[in-house]
Amino acid sequence: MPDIVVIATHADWASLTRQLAAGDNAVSVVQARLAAGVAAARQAVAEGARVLISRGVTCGMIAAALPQVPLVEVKFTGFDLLRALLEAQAAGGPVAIVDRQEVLTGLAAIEEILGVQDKARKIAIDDYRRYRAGVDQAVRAGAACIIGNQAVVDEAEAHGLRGILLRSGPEGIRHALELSRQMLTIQRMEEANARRIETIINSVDYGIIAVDNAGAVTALNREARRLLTPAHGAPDNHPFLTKLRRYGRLGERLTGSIERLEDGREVVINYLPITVGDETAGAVATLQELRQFQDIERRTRQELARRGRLARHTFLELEETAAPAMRTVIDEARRFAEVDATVLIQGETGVGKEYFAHAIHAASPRRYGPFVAVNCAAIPATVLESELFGYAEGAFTGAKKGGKVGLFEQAHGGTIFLDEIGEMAEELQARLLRVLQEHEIYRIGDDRVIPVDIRVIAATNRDLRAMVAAGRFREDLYYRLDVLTLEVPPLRARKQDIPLFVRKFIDEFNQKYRRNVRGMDDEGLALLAAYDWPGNIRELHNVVGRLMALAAGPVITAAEVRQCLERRLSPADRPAAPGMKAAEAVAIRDALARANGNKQQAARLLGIGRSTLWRKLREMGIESDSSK
Ligand SMILES: Nc1ncnc2c1ncn2[C@@H]1O[C@H](COP(=O)(O)OP(=O)(O)OP(=O)(O)O)[C@@H](O)[C@H]1O
Repeated sequence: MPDIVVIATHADWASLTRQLAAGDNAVSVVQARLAAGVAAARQAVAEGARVLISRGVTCGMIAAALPQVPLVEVKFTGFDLLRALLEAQAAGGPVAIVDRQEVLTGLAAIEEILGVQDKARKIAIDDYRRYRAGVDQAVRAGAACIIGNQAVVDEAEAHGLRGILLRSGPEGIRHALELSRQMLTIQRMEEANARRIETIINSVDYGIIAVDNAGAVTALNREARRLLTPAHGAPDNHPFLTKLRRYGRLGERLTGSIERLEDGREVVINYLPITVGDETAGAVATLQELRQFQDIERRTRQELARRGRLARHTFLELEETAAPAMRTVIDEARRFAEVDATVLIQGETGVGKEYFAHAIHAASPRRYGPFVAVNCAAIPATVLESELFGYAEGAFTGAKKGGKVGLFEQAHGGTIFLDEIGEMAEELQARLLRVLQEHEIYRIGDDRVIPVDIRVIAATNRDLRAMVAAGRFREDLYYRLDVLTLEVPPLRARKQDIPLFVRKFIDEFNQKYRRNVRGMDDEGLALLAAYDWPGNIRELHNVVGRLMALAAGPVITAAEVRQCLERRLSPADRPAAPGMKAAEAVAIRDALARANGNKQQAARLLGIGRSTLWRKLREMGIESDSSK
């Protein structure tokens, strides 16, 4: 069925319309009047007509019967009136026009333009069904000729008078056709828009439902239907809508509301008013199952953690040095970065070995792959094995369902940094050697071979060679690791860098503590230079942190530095003399007690690295059972 259907009430109108619309496949003409006209309109709509055209009584009846269908009424034009008046004039005698007030008002304006105001008497009927009364009135007024619609004409002729049909001429029909075509175009645009919006709102995985000011649902996507339908048959009946309508009326928003649906599912709902200009035009709600929300959060956290497996430091940072000894090491490290071989970084605690590992990875061809750092001293041996190699489901009691991907696998395509390699248990040393030789791993409890493409960077503050000699480190592993060796100098060998680090750390703590310390006086810097820094850069970092927390003025003074250095017990960071071991143990136990057993915090209190604390604890016979 064509999109535009004209319900023409007369044969001549129907044929005129057919002529005017010839060649336009979108238009079809049906000739029918009154009840038959309504039936024809209904049928046309059922067959797909999208805009209807009609006229007069029939048009009014169609509008009442099909209020939701766009309907264009053919209006009378000046030409129609002129044609009727000319016909009446030819017949002779007084002329009356009987029609609805609305039509007469339109005609009056036309008459005025044409200058024929008093050519015909106008008799208004408030309803087409009252045409008889109108014609009677015209008869009483002495009309010889009555102009009106078909019913009026029939009635006039029944009275023996001349009836003249007020016909729609080509101008009015053309206008109605044009209007209908425009309506059709707008309708199509609106439909395309609605389809676009529907596609968009259906493409998201949360529910969207909107209501207008009258409370009618104006948007409802698939997910909202899924969430709201089961309990209530149709989402329109859902009690949740009452709430949404209320938010629309109040123009208020509520986000993150957790509500329970009747079937027990919990959903996170955001209610938002829809405002157009200054007016509230309704409300929209987004709904998401809490479970789904949690899933997304978990996935996001995993993703963030994965991204966390990136190198955070580069050579640019390391190059901020004035020490020739450092420059040599950096040059070596840069060259090592390009070679895809195992690197062993040696140096005292806190000299920045981990920084080198990050920088080497970041400058290596593997830089777009993961960088996984593991502190072998911070994790108990048994846990370390499963952390590194992963395990199969059911490998041991307490093993996670689905097993676990080990760090070697996670580092695939990138670099794994094994810090404090000297602390690695013997059995693990053997397994690590296999990884280095075979480039493959087995998960615990699984005999499937998993090839891994990783580069190993190891670090230690121990003398590995001495450990080999003492039989505490596997010789074969030592030689595997000792391919490209870097020796990072201690801070006392690069004292010219102390002012640089002080500046850098002051900036850092200014930000962290929201302070505005400008610097340190020269005497203070000289005191720092005279100190031997057993804890190296980490110790300097802690000292500056403490000075910053205590600094009274805009510049850190020598007196403050002196006091801080004197107060530094720092037993744990120094290679303890035998007599000092007991005091060191007391300090450690004290710090642990103050930190409620939290080792990270205790390490901070002692001003030593976490791994150093782990090592000391082990030396003291206190086995570490968590990585807190
Ligand atoms: N180039 C640097 N710039 C700024 N800070 C640095 C730099 N190098 C080291 N540090 C500081 O020293 C701390 C220790 O560095 P890092 O962890 O790399 O040392 P490490 O030699 O690996 O120590 P450990 O052997 O105890 O693990 C860092 O947390 C940082 O505060």
